[in-house]
Amino acid sequence: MKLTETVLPGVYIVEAAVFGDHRGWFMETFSDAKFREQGIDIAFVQDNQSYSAVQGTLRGLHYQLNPKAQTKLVRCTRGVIFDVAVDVRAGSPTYGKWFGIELSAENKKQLLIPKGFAHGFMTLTEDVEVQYKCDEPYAPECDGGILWNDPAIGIEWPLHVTPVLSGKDEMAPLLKDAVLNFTYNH
Ligand SMILES: Cc1cn([C@H]2C[C@H](O)[C@@H](COP(=O)(O)OP(=O)(O)O[C@H]3O[C@H](C)C(=O)[C@H](O)[C@H]3O)O2)c(=O)[nH]c1=O
Repeated sequence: MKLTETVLPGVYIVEAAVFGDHRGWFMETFSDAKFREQGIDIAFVQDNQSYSAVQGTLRGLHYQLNPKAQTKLVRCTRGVIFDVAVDVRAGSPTYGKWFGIELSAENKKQLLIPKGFAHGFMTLTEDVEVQYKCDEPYAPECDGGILWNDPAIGIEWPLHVTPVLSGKDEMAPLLKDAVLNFTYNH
């Protein structure tokens, strides 16, 4: 299981070994032991799955506030998404910076997004399924969001379309107005 740190320290691309044979393939999508071997110790407690029918659906940018902040391990098991993490930790050298990557059923890549980062994705195909592990349970009272196209963040979403959004995401605040309680610890 290969973990590659991105331009956002703490955000990793995760590539599991894929064992192919005449029937198809097998992979360990998460391994606590393999993460620990690389100094990453996360106790996931909840698995999520979402389905988005339409190309250009955008879910995000979301986070849960402390004390229920979530680390997420995200993968796309049908179709293709552009997955994005944004650093929202006060005092971080990469505060307000984003990283995005194509995750797909085909490339089998995953993105590990630590606490203190907002997360969102845009579907690049129809019929998209996304699955992700979280290390804190759902806590709606700690729900937070930032507007997907905040110019201060400047995410370069691949599809130049008006995305399909939830009402909540349509009305999300700009980063400067968002409720945040994350601090950067060196
Ligand atoms: C996140 C979550 C939601 N729900 C319920 C609440 C709503 O009735 C319904 C849809 O929730 P929401 O519109 O927040 O779902 P998404 O827009 O896909 O939000 C998620 O997508 C972005 C990309 C994320 O990173 C977060 O995990 C999460 O915010 O599921 C639950 O029951 N448990 C949960 O953990």
